[in-house]
Amino acid sequence: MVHDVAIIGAGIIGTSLARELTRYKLKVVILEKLPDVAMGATKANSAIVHGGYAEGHETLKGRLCFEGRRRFRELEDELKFGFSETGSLLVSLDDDLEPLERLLESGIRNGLDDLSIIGSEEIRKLEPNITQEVKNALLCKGAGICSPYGMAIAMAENAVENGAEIVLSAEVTGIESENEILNLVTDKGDFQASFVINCAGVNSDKVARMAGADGFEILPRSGEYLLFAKGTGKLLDHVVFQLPTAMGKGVLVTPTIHGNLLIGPDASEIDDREDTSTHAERLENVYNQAKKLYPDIDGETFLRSFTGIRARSSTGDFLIGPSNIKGFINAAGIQSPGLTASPAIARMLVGILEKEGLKLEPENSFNPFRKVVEYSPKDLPYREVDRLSKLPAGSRERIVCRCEQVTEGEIADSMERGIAVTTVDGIKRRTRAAMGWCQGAFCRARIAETMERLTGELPDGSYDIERSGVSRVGKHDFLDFLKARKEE
Ligand SMILES: O=P(O)(O)OC[C@H](O)CO
Repeated sequence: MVHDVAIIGAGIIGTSLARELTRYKLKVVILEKLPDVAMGATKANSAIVHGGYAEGHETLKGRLCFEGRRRFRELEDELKFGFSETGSLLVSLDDDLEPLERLLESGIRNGLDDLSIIGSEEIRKLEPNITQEVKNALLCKGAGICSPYGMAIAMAENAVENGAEIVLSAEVTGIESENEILNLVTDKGDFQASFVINCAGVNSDKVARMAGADGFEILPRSGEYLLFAKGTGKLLDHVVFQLPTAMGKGVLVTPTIHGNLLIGPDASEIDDREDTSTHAERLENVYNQAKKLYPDIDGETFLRSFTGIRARSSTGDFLIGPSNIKGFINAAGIQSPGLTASPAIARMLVGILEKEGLKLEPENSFNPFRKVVEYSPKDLPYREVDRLSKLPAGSRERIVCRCEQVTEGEIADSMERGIAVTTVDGIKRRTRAAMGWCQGAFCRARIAETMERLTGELPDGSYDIERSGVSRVGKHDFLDFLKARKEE
């Protein structure tokens, strides 16, 4: 079968595009080299829906950010992935208003209508726990937070419900072009398509080279983060940024959509695109920068560290458009604000495909709503959690993850939404099992055993095991490190 469109990469761009394309009578396939969707930059970033003032109007980043942001409310209503318009504050600790005014102007040029500069009194009304040192801030009322992997999973599930196909663990290893058809060689067989969209994130330059479409490079830049325990997000209500630098937007402080405190990222150019290890010294720097803004951040509540890799392009901007190879289209260099811009990028790509000759005939049966999983209340008293966790295996009410109070029924439901879930981490991203204080020490084996009972097969542990081998600074290591620093 020749597909109309094959998408390489199931991150937020690939999945958003697939869903957008299912509005039309088209045969669409996503090929993803990893065993689940959303496993690259989409799962490890700041989870921010940016205002859209930080990048200039001359860039695609600047033009597409606000356009994407404007679609988030509607998308959340349809797909329920988790989005909240918290608003953002870009704060300055000195009296110089010039940098804030420049960003305000840039935002206005990008079409924003919800920006204002406010002084310290108003800032402290909005953010009572912020440092007394704060002088001025750029307030963006409509910025917010979301679950980025939740969004990509929702996009993918809805795309599949509307007829798209997803093939996981299918790494593209060769691309040949013959008679205006592109042939993609993968370890799951060959796939033919009239159009191929390269959404391969940090590997998009390698994929482009495979097709013979050159002209850009990905220069990966890593960013390290610290995530704190559930409930710690109460410290603040907005996303709080500092003034940007040449290396990016700088360390931000934010609540997550699930109520954790998140701080980061720093920025460092790296050679190894797969290296998501974290380092005590870098984390300490992030921690100290965040503490300058919020002195009450408590290291004792640190939960885990992680690293995201920005797919920075050699031009510094998004690279979206046709290439020198007929039918091969790039959506590359998608770093911040890529998540916010993703709905606009998906629409832009549909427009490019149409211009390149793809016929778009509306599919009247397109259903924009995702089947939503109803989660049980998450604040059960301890005795009830204990009772429910001792129910016999196989009962839907049995609690599998005590920290996040996730039941066997929720795990079962998350596996029946059109995408094969074959890893424990896949369950984690869909249900929050193993996201809590114990970080899976109690429930990982129980999740695996539940998955085996439901499918007859033990989950593929190889990927989880391989990733857990990556060195990440853990709770106790970091606290010991900070203690030793104090004693120095
Ligand atoms: O440092 P940047 O500019 O890549 O931005 C990182 C942001 O926090 C991502 O949302």
